Amino acid sequence: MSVSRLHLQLFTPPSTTFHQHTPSHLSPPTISFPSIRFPLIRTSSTSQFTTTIPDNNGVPPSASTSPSDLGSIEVDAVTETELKENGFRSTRRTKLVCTVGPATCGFEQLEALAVGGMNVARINMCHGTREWHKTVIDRVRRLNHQKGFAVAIMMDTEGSEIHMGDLAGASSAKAEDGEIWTFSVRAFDSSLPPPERTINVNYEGFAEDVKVGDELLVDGGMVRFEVIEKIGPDVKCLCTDPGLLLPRANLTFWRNGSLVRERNAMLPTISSKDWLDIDFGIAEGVDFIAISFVKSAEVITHLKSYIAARSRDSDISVIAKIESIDSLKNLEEIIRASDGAMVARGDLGAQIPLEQVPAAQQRIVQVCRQMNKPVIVASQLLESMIEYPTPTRAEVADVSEAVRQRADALMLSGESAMGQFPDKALTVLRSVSLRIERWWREEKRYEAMQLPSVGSYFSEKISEEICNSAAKMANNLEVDALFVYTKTGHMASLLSRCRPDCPIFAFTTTPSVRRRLNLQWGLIPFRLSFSDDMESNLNKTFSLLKARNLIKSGDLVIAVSDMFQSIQVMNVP
Ligand SMILES: Nc1ncnc2c1ncn2[C@@H]1O[C@H](COP(=O)(O)OP(=O)(O)O)[C@@H](O)[C@H]1O
Ligand SMILES: C=C(OP(=O)(O)O)C(=O)O
Ligand SMILES: [K+]
Ligand SMILES: [Mg+2]
Repeated sequence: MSVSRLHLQLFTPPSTTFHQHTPSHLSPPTISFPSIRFPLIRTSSTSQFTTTIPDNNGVPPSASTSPSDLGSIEVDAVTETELKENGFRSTRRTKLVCTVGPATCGFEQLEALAVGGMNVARINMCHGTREWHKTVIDRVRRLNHQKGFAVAIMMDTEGSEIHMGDLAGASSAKAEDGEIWTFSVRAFDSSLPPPERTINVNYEGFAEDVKVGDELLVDGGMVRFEVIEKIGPDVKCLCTDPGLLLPRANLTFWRNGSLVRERNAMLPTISSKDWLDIDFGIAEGVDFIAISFVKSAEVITHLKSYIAARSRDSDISVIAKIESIDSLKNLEEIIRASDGAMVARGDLGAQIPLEQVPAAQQRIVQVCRQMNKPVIVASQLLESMIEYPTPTRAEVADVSEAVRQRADALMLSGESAMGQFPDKALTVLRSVSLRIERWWREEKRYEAMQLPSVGSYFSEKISEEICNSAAKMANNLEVDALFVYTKTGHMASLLSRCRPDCPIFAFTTTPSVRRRLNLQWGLIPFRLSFSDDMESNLNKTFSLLKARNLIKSGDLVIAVSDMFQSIQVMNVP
């Protein structure tokens, strides 16, 4: 066991008006506090930092910077503009995920989303072909490369729950009240037009598992049928609630008011098709893989070791989608095993009574925060904007609630994938997030959330305490920004977990870590090569940021790093 030092370096300005940007020539002499010594179990985090040459993905187009240019700092143009125009305090803290579909897959459309604040692009393997998704991935990459964005890519698996087939290429089909439709597990000859009012079902045991009298719900009740007859592989159903059937819509069946989970409860979480999609995701180097219908922690652990074995130096994060009764039952252990979670309210609302979804959302967001895992609130946030250019008041209230709960990210599904107003929907998410975040800060509504220790080693606990204290100091001293120098992103996520008042500038050496940090609340990720000398890192950062007018003399910052167990408070010289 060796000894390390915790030093609080306080470069205190002369007055208490820190936030009024004291000019540098008024800066007082340095006051050094005595070092506090205590034993520390050293981990690899104390090892020497090396300069990482970024991959193409993180390289901005500017001619003045090259991948090996150690004197460069990379941040996307939108963040840069936002910082310059509105100042630190007004940057958006809540991150935005957009599902890419036919409405947004073009390069210009993707660029418009990135300019509009998209932090993560989600591709849903339920729809489209792998080639289609590859084109989208390539375009996002090109966008990052050419325009300096760090948009991350999330691949979402199809999962093996029961769903309808493709509707033979039709974008939708209308089921009217009183009509009889056939749900069948038969494979139809794709060269022939499909039989009328017939829907293919992907689950082989379907005809055996349902009973006459069961209720069949499409997309959790958007359309409702009653099972009236079973003929071999065909199940005849009477439409009792008319509506629009969409391709690959989810199906659930209910008996005496309860969800039936017969053999379909035994379906594997990751189907063989999902494994091929996962191989595709690994080969493409996506940043996140979201797993649909997670039931237990084992599947996450298994997938994580699969990924680790396939791509030794890859850092693909695994996001557990909480959208089933089982996932709620095993919530804590699933989240502990995952790198993040999604409140997938679409399917969740088809599996539990709708009135229970808000409480489930709150619980999932809270557990993720306590376990220091990013959480995305998804589905139907602005559903009406698929068709209309303005949201309903109720939708705005729903978005506000997710922001108020301080979820890391909000997600658009159909609104951006196939809606008529993807950019407007994103603007609504952005402006509601900004407004609610500001309101929260103005009202000083600090929630008294207990943040339990999440690390297993003593050194990890020290890091947590440092971040908790730094965030608290940042609030009390009303500093302009927290700076964190982090190789893996862990220290940055610990600061994010505290949800401080000021933005967190996260400096990291690798483009992939920079992209992944884009999902976490309040983090502004920069790519920067840095050394193990904090003093020189700070000086370098100050001069690079000042040169780009991103900070100015007198700004008050608190800096932490995962190289040293220290908190430094200082004015920008
Ligand atoms: N890659 C794609 N190709 C075609 N349509 C898509 C694609 N991704 C999404 N969509 C459309 O957008 C809708 C909403 O997307 P999403 O919520 O991800 O899927 P789902 O509704 O199946 O859960 C889908 O129902 C589908 O109509
Ligand atoms: C996000 C969800 O999953 P998907 O869109 O893949 O069904 C959901 O069910 O809310
Ligand atoms: K999916
Ligand atoms: Mg779902």
